[in-house]
Amino acid sequence: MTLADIVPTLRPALRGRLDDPGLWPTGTTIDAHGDLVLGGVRATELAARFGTPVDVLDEAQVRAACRAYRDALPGAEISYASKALLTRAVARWVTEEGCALDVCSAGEVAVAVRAGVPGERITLHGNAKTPDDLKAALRAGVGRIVIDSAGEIEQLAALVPGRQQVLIRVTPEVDAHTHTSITTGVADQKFGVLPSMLADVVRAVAARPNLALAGLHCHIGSQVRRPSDYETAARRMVALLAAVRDECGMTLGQLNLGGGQAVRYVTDDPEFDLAGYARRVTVAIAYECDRLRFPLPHLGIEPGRSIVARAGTTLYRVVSVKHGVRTFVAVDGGMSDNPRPALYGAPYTVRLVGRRSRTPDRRVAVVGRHCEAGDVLAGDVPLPGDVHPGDLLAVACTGAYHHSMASSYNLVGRPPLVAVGGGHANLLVRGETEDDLLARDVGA
Ligand SMILES: Cc1ncc(COP(=O)(O)O)c(C=O)c1O
Ligand SMILES: N[C@@H](CCCC[NH3+])C(=O)O
Repeated sequence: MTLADIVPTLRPALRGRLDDPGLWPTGTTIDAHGDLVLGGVRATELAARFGTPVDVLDEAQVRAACRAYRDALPGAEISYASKALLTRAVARWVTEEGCALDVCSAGEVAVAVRAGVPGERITLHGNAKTPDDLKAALRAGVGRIVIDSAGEIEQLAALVPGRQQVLIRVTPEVDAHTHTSITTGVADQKFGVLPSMLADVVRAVAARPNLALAGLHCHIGSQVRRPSDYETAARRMVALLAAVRDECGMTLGQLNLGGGQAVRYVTDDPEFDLAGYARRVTVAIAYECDRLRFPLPHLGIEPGRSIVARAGTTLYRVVSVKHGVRTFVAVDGGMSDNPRPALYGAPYTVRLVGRRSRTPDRRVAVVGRHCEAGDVLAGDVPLPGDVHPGDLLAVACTGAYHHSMASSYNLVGRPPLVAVGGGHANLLVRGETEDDLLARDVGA
């Protein structure tokens, strides 16, 4: 008997454990019935109570991620990038853990304000801030607005009632080698000001007495794996701070290096080296400041994905199993609740939950219910060979850019978001109902 013969026999026995616990919230377990226990609550119970699909969020994991950043970079401002996932509860958790909040729309401002986040803890971003975004941010008294282009200076200055602290976002020309759609540090993309144009933008801001320029900002991309890319960005940004001093006579005190730290979605993904990142960035800044005789700026960063991704798990019910060129396991959600595979070819980890199976695994495609062949949640993953309609599947690491990017495609309502922790489940955002969808259709 070879190892290959033994492995399929062993696998069912191993299913009582999580193959790769690092992909799930800390403390997640499998119980004696093969159920996934998230924050002390069984997946079958969550599915029965809230229906499927359902996005589940582990509060302790979100809080732990905030603390990990605060420990790694003591003294730095950790501003949670709320585009990854924003609800009142999430805003409250991250601010209770000492983080500030990044927003990029009037809607995000509204949720932050409703959650009680103090205005001065909020930063507004956006490459195309609308007058409504700006007005909402100014009403909320946001601490900072990040200027993304020369064109918005006049519009902002005209709206600011008193004096507004601003940063300027610069393109540091660092390629973070992530998906093109989420690469934002290179010259040819829509965000930020080119270094060659920075001095003019600084002067234009300085000419507005109601804008107080506090520093520079950059964000090199999302799902960035290499700490060395941040180190390069940090060095370039300090050089730009020194250039602003030399060319414009202004010594700016803040440096924000944005977010983008990668997370693991599948076993082959490497762990992001948070300690190494923190060390490289702080050493690079200190070294460059010393070299250029520039005072150490106050550092800020803006992690989004890495605060919430691992905290999220999505539960789906299997609707059909079809055998063809591949075996297609179709579930009751899909690209409307998770557009990431279709947009970025993002891989995911899927497992059967709620029962134990002794049937060896086979490779399948887990697909959604939407009217597109590209509606594939995980194109080639192992699942027990006896998976059948009615089974419950759990997809790991769905806390970031799922709920926040969900649509109602095919008029399938967006799923609810439920927080778990300490054995309790708490509905954060209710699912979108047919009535919600019909209520928006107001034309006769
Ligand atoms: C300005 C800014 N800051 C922070 C983030 C957060 O990125 P991530 O969720 O990858 O950490 C983004 C999104 O990429 C962003 O555009
Ligand atoms: N939506 C992207 C990340 C965008 C980052 C926002 N600036 C993703 O899911 O990977």
